[in-house]
Amino acid sequence: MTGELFPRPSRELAPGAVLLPDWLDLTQQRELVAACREWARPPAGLRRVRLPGGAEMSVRQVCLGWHWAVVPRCPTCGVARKAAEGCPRHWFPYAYLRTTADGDGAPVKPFPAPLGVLARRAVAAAYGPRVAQIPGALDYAPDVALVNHYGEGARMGLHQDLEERTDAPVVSLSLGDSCVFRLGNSSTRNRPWTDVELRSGDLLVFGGPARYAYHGVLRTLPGTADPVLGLSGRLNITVRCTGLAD
Ligand SMILES: O=C(O)CCC(=O)C(=O)O
Ligand SMILES: [Fe+2]
Repeated sequence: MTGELFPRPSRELAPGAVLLPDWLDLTQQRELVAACREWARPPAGLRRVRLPGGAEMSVRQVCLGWHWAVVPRCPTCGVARKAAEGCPRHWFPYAYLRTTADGDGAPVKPFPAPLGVLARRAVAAAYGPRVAQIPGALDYAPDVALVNHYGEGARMGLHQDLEERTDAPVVSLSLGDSCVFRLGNSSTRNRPWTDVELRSGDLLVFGGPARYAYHGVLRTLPGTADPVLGLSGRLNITVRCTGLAD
């Protein structure tokens, strides 16, 4: 945001969860918004996700590299339960797939190499000299990105990012309208939590002890985006490592 009297300082919201405000300059933000526009196009473009309970998520999402989807049964073993003994790669009710099974069925778009480079820089910037102490941070090699668009009124309930098979950090980049983001703890949906405003260009990395912290978006703040971005609403890109080989 322009017109800030004092730059917002970097903050560690909880051990392992580092917020670097204004990490992306306006040019980088514009480039990422333009890229998101391309990624959002069909085939395998932006879609609305229907949750296991039947409700639709208020965000619209496009995936790169791997497709995150709600599945009616485990695509590996066919069992529709949270756990299935003997299944080498059990997924339920969420899975990483190579096709947009809950969309138009097209192959997922490839993970863009420049986004991987940016995310590696993000992890290094967030952790600095202690990067080697954060699991999966030193050789950060992401292979999936989830791009979420928040229109007016959209939010994201508190959840943990659990579908990945590694403890490597999650890199989150925010674009467009600001939002109120809640970072909680790893064991319950209750306090302690920290509510923080995420603005366009902000970087949040959560790894180490914060990797499995509950988090969510309470609300967006419509009209707060810099008009030069030409974006209505908010975009969030999370970059992750699935830990999957194929
Ligand atoms: O929009 C955000 O800031 C968070 C998104 C998120 O938690 C997710 O995609 O899993
Ligand atoms: Fe998440």
